[in-house]
Formats: sequence, C-alpha cells, structure tokens
Amino acid sequence: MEHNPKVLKAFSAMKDLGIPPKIVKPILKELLKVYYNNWELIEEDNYRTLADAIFEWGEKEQREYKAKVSIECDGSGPPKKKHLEQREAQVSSSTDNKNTVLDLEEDAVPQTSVVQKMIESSQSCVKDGNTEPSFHSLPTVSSNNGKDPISSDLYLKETKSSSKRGSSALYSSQGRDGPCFDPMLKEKKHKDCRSEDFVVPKGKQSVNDVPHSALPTSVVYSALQGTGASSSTGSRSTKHLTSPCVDKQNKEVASACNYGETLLSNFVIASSPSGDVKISLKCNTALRQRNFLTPNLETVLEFLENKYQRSYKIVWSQFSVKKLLDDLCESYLELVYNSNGKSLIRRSSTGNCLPYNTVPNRKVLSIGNSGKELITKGASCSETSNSLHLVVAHQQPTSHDRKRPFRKINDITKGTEKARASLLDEGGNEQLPNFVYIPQNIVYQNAYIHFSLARIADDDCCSSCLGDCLSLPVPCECARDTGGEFAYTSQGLLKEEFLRNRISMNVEPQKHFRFICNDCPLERAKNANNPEPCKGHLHRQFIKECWRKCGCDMQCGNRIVQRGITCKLQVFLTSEGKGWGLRTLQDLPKGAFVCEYVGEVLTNMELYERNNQSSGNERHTYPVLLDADWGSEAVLKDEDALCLDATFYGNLARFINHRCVDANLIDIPVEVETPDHHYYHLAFFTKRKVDALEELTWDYGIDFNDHNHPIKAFQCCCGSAFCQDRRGKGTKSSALRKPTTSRSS
Ligand SMILES: C[S@@+](CC[C@H](N)C(=O)[O-])C[C@H]1O[C@@H](n2cnc3c(N)ncnc32)[C@H](O)[C@@H]1O
Repeated sequence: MEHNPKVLKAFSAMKDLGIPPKIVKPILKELLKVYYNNWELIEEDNYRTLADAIFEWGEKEQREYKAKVSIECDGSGPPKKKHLEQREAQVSSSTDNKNTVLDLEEDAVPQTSVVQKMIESSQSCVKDGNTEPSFHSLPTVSSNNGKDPISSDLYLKETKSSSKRGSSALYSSQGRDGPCFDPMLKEKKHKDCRSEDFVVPKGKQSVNDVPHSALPTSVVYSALQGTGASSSTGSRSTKHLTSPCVDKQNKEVASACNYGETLLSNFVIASSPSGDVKISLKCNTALRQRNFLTPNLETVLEFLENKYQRSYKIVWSQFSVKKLLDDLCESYLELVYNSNGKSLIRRSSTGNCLPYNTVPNRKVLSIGNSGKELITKGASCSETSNSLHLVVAHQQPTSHDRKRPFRKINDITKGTEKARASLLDEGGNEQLPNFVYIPQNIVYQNAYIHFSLARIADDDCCSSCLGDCLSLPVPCECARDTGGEFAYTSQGLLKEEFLRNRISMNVEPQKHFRFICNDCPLERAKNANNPEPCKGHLHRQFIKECWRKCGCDMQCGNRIVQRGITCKLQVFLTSEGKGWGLRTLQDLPKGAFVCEYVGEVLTNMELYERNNQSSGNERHTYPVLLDADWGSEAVLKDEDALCLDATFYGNLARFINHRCVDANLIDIPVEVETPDHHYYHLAFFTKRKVDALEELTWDYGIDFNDHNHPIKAFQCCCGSAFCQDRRGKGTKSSALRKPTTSRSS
C-alpha cells in the first residue's frame, strides 16, 4: 500500500495530526469500502472525513471498553485474557476483510499492538481501582516508538483519585521518562504564555495523592470523559490557570500530554477570578490543517443533539447541549463556591458561563448563551502555540483576594421553585435580604379571596379539552377573554400583539382607557373622611390560563405562569447603588415569562396602615395594586381592593429594580384560579430579548414628583436615557410621561 500515492498522502495528512498509519490504515480501508473507492470524498476538506472517522472510532473503542470493564468489575464479565483476545480478534477481523479495496501491507508493529497497549494500560488503571479507562494512558507511539505505554503510576494515582467524580483529569511531569507525545506541545516549548488567570476550585483537583512538594508548579488542568472538575489540594489554595508553557529548565512545569495519538479531542474547564467559566475544546483533528474551517458552533450543537437523541433515545424535545453546557458551568461554579464552605474565587458582576472553542489560529472563540454569535476573545497564548491549554499554577492569594469574602447562597428559593436561584454578594459585606421566600401569594389577613369550582362557569373553563389547548384547530373557551385567541404562542411566549398593546399602555397611557372610581378605595385608605378624587386606573387586558376545571393537562400551552419560574435567575448586588437586583443567567427571548410578583395579599387599608406604622427605614419593595379591573364595579368594598406586598414575604420579583420607561420586563395581569378579577396574578414577561447576565428591570410607574406619596420615592439610579427622576439631576432631558401607577399607596 505504501506504493499507492493516495494512501501515502492520506497517511501523511493524518500523520500531521499525530495519527500513525497503523491507526489510519484499517479505517481508511473501511471508508474506501463505504465510498466505493471514491477518493474524492475522502480527500475532501483535507481528509476531514477520514479524520472524523478515526475520531469516532476512538470514541467507540473507549465506550466499548468501558462497557466491558464495568462487566468485569461486576465479576460477571469474562476474564481479562479472554477480553484481550476478543479485542484483538475484533481488530484483526476488520483488517482481514477480504473485500478490502487496498492491498495494505502490514506495518512493522502489528495493528493490534496499539489497541492492545491501550487496553493493557487501561487495565492497569483498573487494577489500581479505577474503573475509568482513559486515553491518557495510551501509548505514545511517536515519542517512544509505541513500545512503552506512557501510563505510569503518576497517571494511575491521578486517575484513581479522580475516579469518584468520573473524571480523568491528568497531569504529567516533564521530568519523567520524556514528554508524552503531543503535536501541539512541540511548538510550545520555551514560549512565554500570557496568564489566562483562570482558576480551578479548591479541593477538587485530582492530584491530591501527591505531596505538595512533588506537585508541579503548573499543572495542566484538563478533563476527559467526565465532569472535569479537578483542583489541587496544595497548601496554597488559589490556582490560576495559565496557558501551557513547557519550560525545559523547570522540571516542575507540566505539559498537556493527556492523550496519545489516538485521542483526538480534549476539553478543559476552568473558572476565572471574574467568575467566568470557560470550557475549552481542543480539536486535534483541526490542527495544522490549512483548510480547517471552524464549524459554526450552533451547527455543532445541533449535530450533537441529533446524535444524542438518536444514540441515547432522548425523546425530550427540549434536550439541548447548550443547556447542558450552561449547567456544567453552573454546577462547576457551584462546586467552586461550595468547596470548604467558602472560596477565594470570586464571581464578578459580569460572571458568566461561556463555552469556548479553541481553533488553531490561536484565537479563542466564545459563544454567548444565545448561541448565536461568535465573538473573538483574542489570542491567549504565545504566537507559536497552536491551542489553548489551561494550566493550574499554584499562587498565593493576593491581599485583594483576602479582602473580598465572597458569599453565595445556592438557592434563595429554598427549594420551593422548580428552578433554583442563587444569591451572589461578591464583596460579602452586604446585609442579606431579610424576608421569607414564598413561591405563591398568601393572604395577610383581611383580603377576600375565594376560589371555588362553583365560581368557575362552564364558559370560564374547557372541561372537554384534552392535552394541549394550543394545538386545537379552534381555540377553546379559555381563549374567550383574549378575543378568541390564546395569549401564548406554541413556544410558550407571549404573543407579539398582546405584548405590544401592553407596552404601549406604559409608554402612552393617555391613549388607553383609564377607569375613574366614584369612591376610590385607594384614596379612601389615605383619607376615609375626605378622600381625594380618584386619579384613575388603567384597564389592562388579562391573560386567562386554563386551570383545575379544564380537561387539558399541565403541559398545556395555556398554562405558563402557573407552572412557575423555569429560567435561571440570580439575585446580585447592583453596582449602581440600587441594592440587590435580579438578573437572568440565560438568554431570554422576547415575550418570555420570567416570574410572578409574589407577596402578601393585603387590602389597601391594611397596606396603608402598615406603611404608617413602618419606621421608614425598611427598604420598601414597592407594593403593587391589583387594580387592573377595578372599573368593572361601581363601588369596590375595602376587602376587595387588594394589593401585593413582597417586603416581608415574597419571591424573586421583590428584587426587581425599577427602570424608567425602557425596562426589559412588563407586568401583566393573569387570571388563573378565579374569574373574579379582584384577585389575580401579576406576571413579568420580557419586553424584548434579554441577554444572559442582564439585570431584569421593571418600570414601577412611580411619579417622582408626587411628594405626597406615603412612600418617599428613592433617588432613581436606573441609568435610563428616559429617567423620570430629575430631582438633583439638573436639566437632564427625559421622555416624560405620566405614570401608569400600579404602585400602591
Ligand atoms: C422592589 S425593591 C428592589 C430590590 C432592592 N434593590 C433590594 O435591595 O431589596 C425596590 C427598592 O430598590 C431600590 N431601587 C429600585 N430601583 C431603583 C432605582 N432605579 N434607583 C435606585 N434605587 C432603586 C429602592 O430602594 C427601592 O425602594
């Protein structure tokens, strides 16, 4: 076969990637069979198909091996010898194929030897108590001619210690028998790399069996086949990950030789002091290929989703690799913060989770949570290095680190919501909010709320529906209040028109109907003997959701708010002096439900009394009036004029700060349990697409000029170009409008 120039070229291309002919040969044969000897398809894209096939083969080998090892560990599997024989037979059967298109001569090293060595070295890991074989322990054919597997006790120690987490983080020392083969590292020697300033969590590194003195000052932090969270337990606890530099002078510097020639990809995960979590993907196949085209990450994610859906029979339509990566980052951070109760690692106000993609041009491409655009983050290693590895370097915490006792609560909802929501105080100095988390409204005392099936008329529910009402050809009774059409799209978003109408109420309230009470409960509460005239209440359109009397199921598309919070939110300390705020940790599309404003249900009278009794020192949460439908009754009784106060009992919405006019959330009244609109839910939806880490804001509708209001308006620091609060701000222009006043007394 050496005489076939096409074969030689293919070998040479693969060799550039560090893949020896003996690995390439059987796969090439198979490919030629599959493609009916059509070389064009194989040569295309600089032998991309071939490289991919080899890559898949590597994965498959590993999967099969894992399955076999786990059987053996059970004691139910065949003895090791037999296992080896089986593997050998497998390999030779593929190469002995009589239909091979090529006449491939055998190499000096039998084909099985690479696989065999891989198995042997992996088995030595098993002997050592680790059930995870790893490509780390592959033979390093280029460096030692395939004779000695690189897997050493150093590897074994490492893999053993990390086995609990199922990861195979690895380091190796340059001072050992020689560097593992890594085509990329060859070019990195003696190069000075800029620090990436990334850190791994304390107490998570998998080199804890090694005494600190024996630890390299820099350790490649990489993870394969597992969670990848690993860190050093050295006496110094902050580890900064830097790009890999192999320094011949310094025997303690580690290299990223965590794979042999058959391992073609690798990923690294680390977090930075700024709280970024970075997943670096290193695609070996891509290296040094002139024609290498960076695939669009969205395409890769989609491809992976399809693959997983097929391979693992994932039927859940919303399965998303991106979410999985987000979750990986989140979990990683969570473990960082949890390690030993506190961490020296901080997460900045811009803390985020970004999957990174490393490409050979030394640019690190990052993809935002939207998964839609690739942003060049800049070169992060020396000019000659081909890939970015992150290296853990032991470093003393700086005085700056020590001054900042980072604080994080993992779930401020105390497990009451489907989606956990963290609280983050980077400075660790702020007083924690003093309130009781409740996921649903609760009556304080006098408010009259009465839910009963008898109150729900037949045309207020859809008892004959089944499944999802949104899939009906003709909308059911529950769409009646919204003009015979559901307010939600089949993607679970608020319909554009509904949203537009509601937004316009805030921006141009004068264009919308305002109901004037004859005897306004609000004014009555302020001054029962001599109430002022009603200032008017905007009549707002309701969303009506299906409920208990309806025949549809809980997954019905007309049940969004009642399913509760599903997006990842975080309470954080704002930098503008607004106190705590709420932000999203994921991209949210326009019209997405975020959360409900939950609090105590009070009558206006009760709220007024409460405010009068307050010391004035409380940080008020701006109670909201449930006045969206007050116009439907001539005179409203006190116990029917309700509001929500989240100061003492509330949910995440109590942290949403005010922003004048161009806030990203809008509040919408939602009928769920009762058609009686004295009581309803107030739900927040996004007015536009909101990016991960953006603060969520809501226009409270404050009249900053109303000096008689019982709650003194705060000095607004919303930063909006349309800020209404001109007190003490000179002549700053603003798009003035009258407030829509959902804020209560
Ligand atoms: C509903 S709470 C929001 C959460 C609050 N920041 C906290 O720390 O609990 C409303 C209070 O937040 C503060 N706040 C909200 N929006 C603000 C803004 N735009 N400028 C200044 N302070 C604001 C005010 O103290 C207000 O009384």
